[in-house]
Amino acid sequence: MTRSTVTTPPPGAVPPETHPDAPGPGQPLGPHYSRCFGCGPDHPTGLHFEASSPDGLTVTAQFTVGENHQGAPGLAHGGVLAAAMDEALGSSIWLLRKPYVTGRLETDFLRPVPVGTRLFVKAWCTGISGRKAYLEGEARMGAPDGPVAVRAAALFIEVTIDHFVEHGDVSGHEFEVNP
Ligand SMILES: CCCCCCCC/C=C\CCCCCCCC(=O)SCCNC(=O)CCNC(=O)[C@H](O)C(C)(C)COP(=O)(O)OP(=O)(O)OC[C@H]1O[C@@H](n2cnc3c(N)ncnc32)[C@H](O)[C@@H]1OP(=O)(O)O
Repeated sequence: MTRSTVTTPPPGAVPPETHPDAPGPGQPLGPHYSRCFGCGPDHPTGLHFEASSPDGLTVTAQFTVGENHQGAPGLAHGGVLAAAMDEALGSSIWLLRKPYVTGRLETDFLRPVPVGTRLFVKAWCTGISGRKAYLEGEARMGAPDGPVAVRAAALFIEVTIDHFVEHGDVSGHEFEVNP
């Protein structure tokens, strides 16, 4: 994909290591927050991701592009597709059981995606350097080996839990960070 040096692991970056608490193959990841736009089952118009990890490092997820995800009539909005990539990349780095946020997200849109399409999304980490994690992902149409619709590369930055407490509204909200 076309990407910048910002999302390319620098020399000395190390590969990610599977966390002992990472879910086993085929075990659903579950939502990290019930109202998350990407994975939350209680979000009325969200993507309702169904995600798992074959190896404790890669995330594979599926969702269907719906009426509420349109840009042009009958076609997925690019921003919604970027959100789907962000969700998959964010879920894959959470497999390491450290909190990260997206610093930079790059996307290549290769094909229009009609409403009703089942998208098969995959995300993985290409390297870690200090607080920086380098990630890549792709979304394929109709099947895990279908045509690629979107490719993404990203830089995620490690934060502390205080990031969410300080900037978000965690009081009275049920965070369901997946086990
Ligand atoms: C009780 C709650 C518990 C919750 C637990 C969560 C579990 C989650 C589980 C599952 C997740 C599922 C998926 C979720 C959704 C996907 C993730 C998102 O969408 S996150 C939302 C969007 N992103 C933001 O809102 C970030 C906003 N930005 C910031 O907060 C700051 O800018 C932050 C933290 C990214 C960096 O700020 P600094 O002050 O900590 O650090 P500085 O020094 O600025 O940056 C560190 C290094 O990174 C580089 N950097 C930072 N941003 C960069 C950028 N955009 N491009 C290039 N480099 C960047 C800097 O140049 C610096 O590099 P040098 O150390 O000097 O080499």
